[in-house]
Parts: sequence; C-alpha cells; structure tokens
Amino acid sequence: MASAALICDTEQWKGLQAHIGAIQKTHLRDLMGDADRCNAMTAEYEGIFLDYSRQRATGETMGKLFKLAEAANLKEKIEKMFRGDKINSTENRSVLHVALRAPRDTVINSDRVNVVPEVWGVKDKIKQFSETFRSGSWVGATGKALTNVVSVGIGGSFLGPLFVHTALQTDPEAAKYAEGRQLRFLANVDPVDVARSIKDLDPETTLVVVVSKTFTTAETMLNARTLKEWIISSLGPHAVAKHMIAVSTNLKLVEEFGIDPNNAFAFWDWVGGRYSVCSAVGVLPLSLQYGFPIVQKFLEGASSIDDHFRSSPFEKNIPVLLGLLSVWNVSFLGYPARAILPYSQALEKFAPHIQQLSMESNGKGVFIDGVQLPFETGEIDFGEPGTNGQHSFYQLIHQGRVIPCDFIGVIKSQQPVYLKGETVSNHDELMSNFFAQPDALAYGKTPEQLHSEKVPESLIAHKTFQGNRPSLSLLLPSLSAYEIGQLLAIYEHRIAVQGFIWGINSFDQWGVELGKSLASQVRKTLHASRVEGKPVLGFNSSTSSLLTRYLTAEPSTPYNATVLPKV
Ligand SMILES: O=P(O)(O)OC[C@H]1O[C@H](O)[C@H](O)[C@@H](O)[C@@H]1O
Repeated sequence: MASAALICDTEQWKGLQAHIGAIQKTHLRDLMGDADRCNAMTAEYEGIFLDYSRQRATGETMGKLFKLAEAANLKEKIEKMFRGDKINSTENRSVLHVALRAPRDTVINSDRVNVVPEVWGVKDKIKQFSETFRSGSWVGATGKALTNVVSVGIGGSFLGPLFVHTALQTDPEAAKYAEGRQLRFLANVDPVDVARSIKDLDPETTLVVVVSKTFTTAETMLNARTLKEWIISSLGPHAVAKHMIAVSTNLKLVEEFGIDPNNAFAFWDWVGGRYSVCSAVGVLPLSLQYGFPIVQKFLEGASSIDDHFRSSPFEKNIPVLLGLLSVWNVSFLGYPARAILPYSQALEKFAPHIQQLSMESNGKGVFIDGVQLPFETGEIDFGEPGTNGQHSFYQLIHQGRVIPCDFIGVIKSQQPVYLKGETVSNHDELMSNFFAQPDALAYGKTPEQLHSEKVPESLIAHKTFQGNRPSLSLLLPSLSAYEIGQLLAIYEHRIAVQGFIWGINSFDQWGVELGKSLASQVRKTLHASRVEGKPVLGFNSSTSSLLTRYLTAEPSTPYNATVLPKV
C-alpha cells in the first residue's frame, strides 16, 4: 500500500538524523555547565515542574524536534483526538478518554452525538450508588452492610485503577474516607490470585465488581464465575443481585451473566481499555472505597492536563515535550527502554500501569496505513520506586546499558515523618536521592577524579562512571487525588504524542490476539485430555512434550466437583 507521508522521509526527520553526530560529541557534564541552556529546558504548569536539561539535547535539538512535530501535524492530530474524529482507524473509533473528565458543560461529539451528557449520566449514577453503598443502606443477602470490594478485571480494567488506589491509600484526605473499608483487585486467572483476593473476606460483607470492556476476556470471566460461586456457595443464588455489579460496554453480556442491569455501569467503545481508568472502570471501585468527591478531584486533575495539552504552545507543553524527547531517545539516539522512577512509594503501581499504556499503545510494527516501519518505535518501560530501585537495578543504569530515566518526585510527602535529632526528615532523606541520582548519571566519575581521590590503580576502571546518561525530572507539589490525575494524564498524552509523531495507531492492540487464539486451542486440548483421555495432537514437538508432561502428572484438582480456594 502506498503511504501518504512517512515521517522518516521528511526533511525534518532527516535533519534530526544529521544532528545526531553533533550530539554524540557532547557530554552532559559540559551541557550542564550552561546555565542558560538548563533554565531554558524547563516547563511548569500548575506547580508541576519539568526539568529536561539532563537530556542529550540542545536548544538546536529542541528546535528540530518542534519542526518534526509540525511535519507530523501534531497540533492537528491532537485537535482531531479532542474533536472526536475516528483516529483509531483500524477499529473505526473515536479516542475520547478526555471526554471522561471534561466539565459537564463541554461539548464533545462522536458520530455527531455529544458524549459528555452520557458520561455525566454514568458518573451521577456512580455517585448515587456509591453514596447508598457507603452509607450502609445497600445491604447484602443477610442484611449486613458491605464494606469490602473485590474488583475483578485485567489489563486496562485493572492496572490504572490499581495505580490510583495505591496512590490514594496513603493520602490522608482519601484515607479518612476509606476507613473500615477494603478494595482489592483480582486480575490473574491463576487460582492463587483468587485465593489472595478473598483471603479473610466474608462473602456476607463483600461486593464483587466485574470490570471488563468486552465482557468476554477469558481470565476475567472465569474469575467472575469463580467469585460468583464463592458467593452462591455461601449465601445462595439470590445473593448475586446484592453482591455482584459490573462495568462494561457490553451490557447485554452483563445481563446474561446474571448481574442485574440496574447495577451495571456503562462505558463506550471510544474509550480504550488502557485509557479507561477515568471511566466507570476506575471511577466506580474508587468511589466505593473513597467516595465520589475524592474521585472527582482526580478527574479534575486529569482534565486540567487535558486543557494544558490542548492549548499550551509546544515549547511549554509538558506532555508534548516528554513525547518529543522520547521520540528523540528511541528513534534517533537508539535507546530502547525507559525507566520510570517515582520517588514515592505511593506511586509503586505507576510503572506497571505505564507499561501497558505505553507498550500496548506504541508497540507497533506498521504505520497507520499498514506500511512496515523502517525505524524503531515503542519503548520498553519498567520501573520501581526510588530508593528501592537504587538497591536493585540502578547498577545497570549507571555503568551498564544507557536507559533514559524519568525521575518523579513530590515536594510535600503524603506522610511526613521527622525524628528529632536526625539530620533530615525521612522525606528529605528520600528526596536527597531524587536530586543526587540524575547528576550521578549525567556527570559520572572520571579516572582523573578517582586518581585525585587516591583510589587504587586496580580499581580505577571498575569505579569509573562514564556518565552522559540522560534523565528528566518531574517535580510535583504534592500527591493528592488532583495531582494523581494530572500525572496520569501527562503520561497518557505523552504516549499519544509519540504515536502521533511516529505515525502509528496508538489505540489498537492486534498483537495480543494471536496468543489468545493459541491459548484457546490449548484449552480445548486440556479439556479433551482430562475429561475424555484424548491424546495431545496438533502441536509442535516441544509444546506436545511440555503438555504431555503437564497432563501425565497428578492434576492439581479433579474435574468432578467444584473446588474453591482454601486460604
Ligand atoms: O476490559 P476487557 O475487555 O476485559 O479487556 C482487558 C484487556 O484485554 C486485552 O488484554 C487487551 O489487550 C487490553 O487492552 C485490555 O485492557
């Protein structure tokens, strides 16, 4: 198929390629000596401060990246997203997660229908339901109020809500509203995850929320049937109506599953799974745990970044700057990975969410029109909160492979601690590392420095840090529901910017289909072997012998009666 315009064929792309040599001659040690450059390489919005001076880039690089953005029609593509154009072309869908957090009076059309009133209709229903639930008026089958929620879902129906829940858990305001309640998640089809999710819970006081955009995902549906059985075996079949609710775009299947349609919360096919945390997928379980007003603050934070992203000039636009720098690192400097390093334990589930958001969005091999990509896209995202990561994989980042790092810090801790007499407060101790690590990466340590420190000759080579390792620092004023929403939206838009520049569709995920269909072939074989004693057929010799080994051993459970976890 002939391609409209491959970004790599543009003068602007070639200009950046020609510029790589100049950057390869620089060292961050020198670049950081230029205070004007450092001041220029910052951006701020509502107290969120981005410092990207430790990127391997100069003013000239940035100028060229902005030109590349023009060549890629970035401004127009952002507008198309906000306008509800069907930019997810392979699925013929709008991409409107921004509508999920838009103020009530906004007009955003998909298929010429304003979707904002529908969004608010569901939010109003969640607000009302969560108030009834939290007040204790919603009672279970035995007349008791429900205080525990298990949210069953996987991928986008799990990772975003888990990230937000984990971040809110230690926010004093949110925590106050969650007193005496539990929110847990069940994602993996591994029965061990079932056991963990219901350990020490009583079905009498538990509400199960089944979250699935399609309501066909194998793992989620089996887990939902398992928890349904857990409820029924303890409380009887009539209990399902009071103990199970659902979030889905497929309300017909929700009803067929046996959940009361009045207790189903809708969303729409113009919300991608991994972009769905601001839909009922996240808003419902989080409102049950923290109350709707806290969740509304989270949505307002995300919405504030939507405004910033749509209207700020690229030079001051945090998601655009981040997206362009990622393109520079991946496609020009050849760095395949990015480490996400939040200096806040509250953000411990941020990297797992970004893994899906980024890698499922931009892990693509073809342009939007199907032409094979002649350059690398996508990034391998991974991360751990600092300082845990420092005592784990930072060795590789300092002296092994070059991995651009995102340092995310918070000025005001959610949980301040200071011990009288200590040099610094506990949060200042944490943040000392946030400020130190980027410079260690950028500057490194030269043999000359080591000599002057009288390091033994035999250790000089081992102790030399080449430095010149890029990072950026994002400093948030605090970490309340509002900033958690802002952080989420910054990364959502950053990832979209990358896809817009590369010319790929960041909103489909055909690559995950093949594994699913092969698993279905294996599932049939396991059943036929276990139940009818049929031989393993139709696989290559490696898979056949692995399957045979698995099937000839004592099974973990016989197939003649229901078995539920014992823990
Ligand atoms: O919400 P569901 O329809 O159950 O989908 C859950 C997940 O399924 C697949 O793995 C998709 O690749 C993900 O994008 C999606 O989030």
